[in-house]
Amino acid sequence: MIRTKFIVEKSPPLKGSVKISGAKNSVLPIIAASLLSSGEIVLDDIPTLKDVNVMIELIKHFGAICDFENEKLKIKIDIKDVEAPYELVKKMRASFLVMGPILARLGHAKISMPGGCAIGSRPIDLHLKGFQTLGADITIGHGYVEARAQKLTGKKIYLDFPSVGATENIMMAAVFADGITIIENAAEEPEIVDLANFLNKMGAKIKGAGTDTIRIEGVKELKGVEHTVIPDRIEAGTFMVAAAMTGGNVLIENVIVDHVRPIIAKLTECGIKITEEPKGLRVKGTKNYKALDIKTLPYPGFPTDMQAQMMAMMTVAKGTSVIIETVFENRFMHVDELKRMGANIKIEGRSAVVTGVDHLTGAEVKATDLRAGAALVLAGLIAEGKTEINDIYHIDRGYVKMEEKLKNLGAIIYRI
Ligand SMILES: CC(=O)N[C@H]1[C@@H](OP(=O)(O)OP(=O)(O)OC[C@H]2O[C@@H](n3ccc(=O)[nH]c3=O)[C@H](O)[C@@H]2O)O[C@H](CO)[C@@H](O)[C@@H]1O
Ligand SMILES: C=C(OP(=O)(O)O)C(=O)O
Repeated sequence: MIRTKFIVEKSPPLKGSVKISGAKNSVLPIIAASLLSSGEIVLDDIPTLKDVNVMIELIKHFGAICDFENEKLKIKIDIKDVEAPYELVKKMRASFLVMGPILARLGHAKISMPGGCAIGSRPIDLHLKGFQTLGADITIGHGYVEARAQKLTGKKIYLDFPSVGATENIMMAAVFADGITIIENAAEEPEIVDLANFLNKMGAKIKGAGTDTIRIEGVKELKGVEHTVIPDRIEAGTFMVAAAMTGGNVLIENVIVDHVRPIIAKLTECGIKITEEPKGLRVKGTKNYKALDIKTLPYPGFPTDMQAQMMAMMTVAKGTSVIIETVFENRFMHVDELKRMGANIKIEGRSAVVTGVDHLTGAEVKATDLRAGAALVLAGLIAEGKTEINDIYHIDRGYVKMEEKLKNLGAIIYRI
């Protein structure tokens, strides 16, 4: 692996406009869902990300022919395998999303167990409970999960937690099931709606996506379609925070305002001015913003994927913030790195108490995961001197050319 890093220097207030890319967390399940059809799929606004390349590699392993150019991905699949090996699944947890489609299509899937990662142990019990309820036999052994079903039958499935991945995987597994499947306490994230819209265009009969109850009526087959994915609300949120904490004035283009309401609400609460314009959201920052209390929750609550970035912002807020992480049990790996930059943060269980300091100082730090890395970039923009961020391959998983987009806004950042 090539060891690249970001050097970030204290930057002037960010100015200009930035175009948000397609949503990583929509694209990944949608590419997996392409396995459900043998027709041609054309996907638009596909972000050029490491994770997207991993998912493309995975569906190619199953027999897909892919053509990915200029944010357009063409897929044609004649499935030749039911097994996803460890080498491919270990690169990205979202790889496990191929289980539902392969099981639905072939009645048999063998997928390597995804491991935990820096943000938590991340079990897959809810995915498996869903497949079992639909009639699949599940066996686990030698690091693999194997699911087999003569046929899947629609049933009622209650999720103990509104898991995004489990909702998506079960929704995909159920598209060809006999009868009607109802997922209760389903995740309501915009990416679930995007996936349902994509499947419905292909001929699926899914209702209720975006609410806590999703109804899937089984159909016989799905056809090829063209689909444009939604913009990435977390990338949008990250640039909104960058504009806010540098005291900048930035137009965020290609954002669905409803998807970032929880972020707008928090930024507004601490003193940032956000207005809707015909081309996007204008964020006008101030360097004198107030501390905030934040609790991460499933959508429409405050997204856990924005927790680290908001914490970076709160390190220099006026007052003390309490940030509670309820979605993942261990998503505070960025705290020690922010502390290396002078932040005053104390962790108590799932809460972080952040006492605003006068300023941060640049230091050598490392990205421990994707959003932790984004948080360090944000901190670097306001820290005195130079910040050197290692392990930025995590950042490349989920941000398209982050440094170039920031540079266009006047940030001092480069990749070495
Ligand atoms: C590719 C993708 O879309 N990733 C997103 C997705 O991850 P992902 O789909 O993995 O997240 P989930 O919503 O499934 O996980 C939420 C919580 O549920 C737990 N859980 C999940 C499944 C399960 O079978 N059992 C179980 O206990 C997890 O450990 C976690 O504590 O939603 C998360 C929550 O918004 C986001 O942070 C991720 O960016
Ligand atoms: C946690 C994230 O992604 P993943 O679920 O792919 O690890 C994220 O996007 O912040």
